[in-house]
Amino acid sequence: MSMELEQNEVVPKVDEFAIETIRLSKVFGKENKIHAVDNLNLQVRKGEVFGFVGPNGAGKTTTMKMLIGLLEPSEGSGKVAGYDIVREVINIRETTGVLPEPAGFYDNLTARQNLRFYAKLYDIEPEVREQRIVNLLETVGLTRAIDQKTGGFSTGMRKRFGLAQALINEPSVLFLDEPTSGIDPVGAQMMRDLIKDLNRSKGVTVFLSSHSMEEVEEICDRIAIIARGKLLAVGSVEDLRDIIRAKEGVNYLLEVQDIPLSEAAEAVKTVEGVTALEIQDETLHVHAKTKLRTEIAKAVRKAGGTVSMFEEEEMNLKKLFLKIIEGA
Ligand SMILES: Nc1ncnc2c1ncn2[C@@H]1O[C@H](COP(=O)(O)OP(=O)(O)OP(=O)(O)O)[C@@H](O)[C@H]1O
Repeated sequence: MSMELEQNEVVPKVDEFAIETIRLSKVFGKENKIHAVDNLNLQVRKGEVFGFVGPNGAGKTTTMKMLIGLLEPSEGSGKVAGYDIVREVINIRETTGVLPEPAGFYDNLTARQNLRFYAKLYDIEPEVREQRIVNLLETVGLTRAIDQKTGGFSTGMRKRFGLAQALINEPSVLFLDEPTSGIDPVGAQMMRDLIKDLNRSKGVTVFLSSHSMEEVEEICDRIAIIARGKLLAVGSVEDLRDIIRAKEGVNYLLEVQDIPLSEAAEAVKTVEGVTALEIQDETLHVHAKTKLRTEIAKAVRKAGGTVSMFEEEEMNLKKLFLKIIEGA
């Protein structure tokens, strides 16, 4: 058997990350320079759903545009699916899908005709193409609209159709800019379920920007928070909680049986790292420097009490996001 590669055989790039940027930067303007993206170092693992969040003007769209080859970086570099974002843009186009905001289609054409047009751009064979169009429209719940003009589609239908369009070339990396903005809660949930399903069943890496923290918390494995072009934090929601815990400490709520709450408070007070205590409506509020769950529970037990409720104050992504942005 010949070990030589046949001519024209595509050698897949082997890379640990689906997306990687090194000191990626974009400056707009000459005199009044705007550092839209400022020394951004990102590593998105293969197969993860990665959320990219930040206030208006943070640099999310500019970053995405650089990653898909629509804008040249001012400085720094990046790779998507192993391909260089400046020198190998054609390869990036072939291996990625993009749902921009807003998504634009040929509104005089039907859903099928639109997808046929995009499939042709990717040189997809007619036999493969026609079946893929049917399958994709079924996936996004638009089978009945296959021969309707996209001009008549509702916002929710347009978003789902945009997703079908982004998937026409069976991409390994999918860029989604605000995939649920402007759609009703039912439509938004359908879209989120579709994204999760695509990621799980096909292993597609998803890079998603959104202003909905609930959405990002629901579907993203890891999240990067940026503001004024700079990366402020990156990690899972629990990693982000740890960042805030390290800065601000931890707030616990406890309910105790078998001994008076004041006795439990006295016992908890002795735990090293507990900095404040308060009793409110049969609940003990404890502030600790770090995570001290085990130590606090142990102190209550030692004093003869039984912990019947022990919760950490809720820190959802929305709260974490605001704290991280404020801290910057
Ligand atoms: N073509 C351009 N020329 C000049 N400035 C630009 C250009 N594109 C973006 N900017 C500026 O760069 C900064 C980042 O913009 P960008 O659109 O990337 O932010 P964003 O995080 O996507 O914001 P939003 O959440 O509002 O969509 C902003 O200050 C914006 O005004």
